[in-house]
Amino acid sequence: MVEAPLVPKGGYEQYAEYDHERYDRPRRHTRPRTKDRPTYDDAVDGVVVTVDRGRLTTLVNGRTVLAMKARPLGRKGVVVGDRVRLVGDVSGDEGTLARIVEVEERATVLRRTADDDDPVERVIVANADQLVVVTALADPEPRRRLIDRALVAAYDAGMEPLLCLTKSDLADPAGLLAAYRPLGVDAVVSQRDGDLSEVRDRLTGRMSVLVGHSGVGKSTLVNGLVPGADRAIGKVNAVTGRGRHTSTSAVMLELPEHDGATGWIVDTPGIRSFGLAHVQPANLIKAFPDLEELTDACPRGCTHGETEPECGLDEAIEDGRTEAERVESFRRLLASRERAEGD
Ligand SMILES: Nc1nc2c(ncn2[C@@H]2O[C@H](COP(=O)(O)OP(=O)(O)OP(=O)(O)O)[C@@H](O)[C@H]2O)c(=O)[nH]1
Repeated sequence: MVEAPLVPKGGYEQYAEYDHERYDRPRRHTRPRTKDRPTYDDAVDGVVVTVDRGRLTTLVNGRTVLAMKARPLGRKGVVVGDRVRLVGDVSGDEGTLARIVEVEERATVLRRTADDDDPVERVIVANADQLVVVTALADPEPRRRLIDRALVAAYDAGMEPLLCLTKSDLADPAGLLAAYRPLGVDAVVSQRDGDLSEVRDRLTGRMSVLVGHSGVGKSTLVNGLVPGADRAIGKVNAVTGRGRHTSTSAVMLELPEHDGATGWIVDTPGIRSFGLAHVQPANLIKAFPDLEELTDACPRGCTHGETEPECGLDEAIEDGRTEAERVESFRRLLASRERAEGD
């Protein structure tokens, strides 16, 4: 019988980057049993604020710490908003790189399908509880179908939606507000250099993701909300050491204190639209419990859409248990899910 060599080919240096493997693994080429895995008692908590390919910027006790995924995480994705545990050099000093060894269970995930006909889902942001759909009242004109699709993404992710209507110096928000009132979507109105306290009220004490297509004034809003955001974004770039423009990746920023509390926003220049092929009608209606309870008598497989025969929602409108406007608005969301982006 040939004995397995005690030292792997290439020596232990090949594992130097993953020192827990170097010290904790038995000296053979088999995977360690679960009980042999390191427990990371010395790991510290952090949150991921931006991801640039393999490099993740985290915040650990207020320090910015650059990190990479450790091997035990395998192919598991780590995204902005993830709460993680880190080991190694967590000083945040220049030139240091910590390792992320654990990702905490996510409270929410905002995901998109790359395209409507592409079943691959991508998680974009973890643990956010509010999706802020930033829409200009004019220049560019509001695109309701895009708003509807963003709302669908929010409801599907279990996030509360908020409409943020910008450029209120250019047009009256009344029409748009009326269109979303039957759904019960909250809205705030803002304008450049205007008073942002109403917006701050809605963002304080929670983690919000901001989405909006080009030109709606989202950057203007973020700079207004987080003085020095430009500097912070510049800093992230400096840390990653790459010249790439940060507007291609999501960045999480802490809001200044407001009424004694802060909040977090995730600016997502990358998401301008949502592929929604993964969204199930049964999941969407859960966001409207009053409507969901009217669907108990629906035939099996009913999607509650406009053309469904014998949908409980139609019966409920007829006998006055719900408002037609609310059902129509819900069905508009359902339909927006099914149509392609370019319509
Ligand atoms: N009239 C008016 N213009 C505004 C307002 N807010 C922003 N703008 C202008 O709208 C344009 C687009 O604003 P940005 O903040 O760059 O918009 P954005 O959504 O970040 O767009 P991208 O940078 O393309 O992603 C700029 O010329 C702003 O000065 C506003 O309240 N009123």
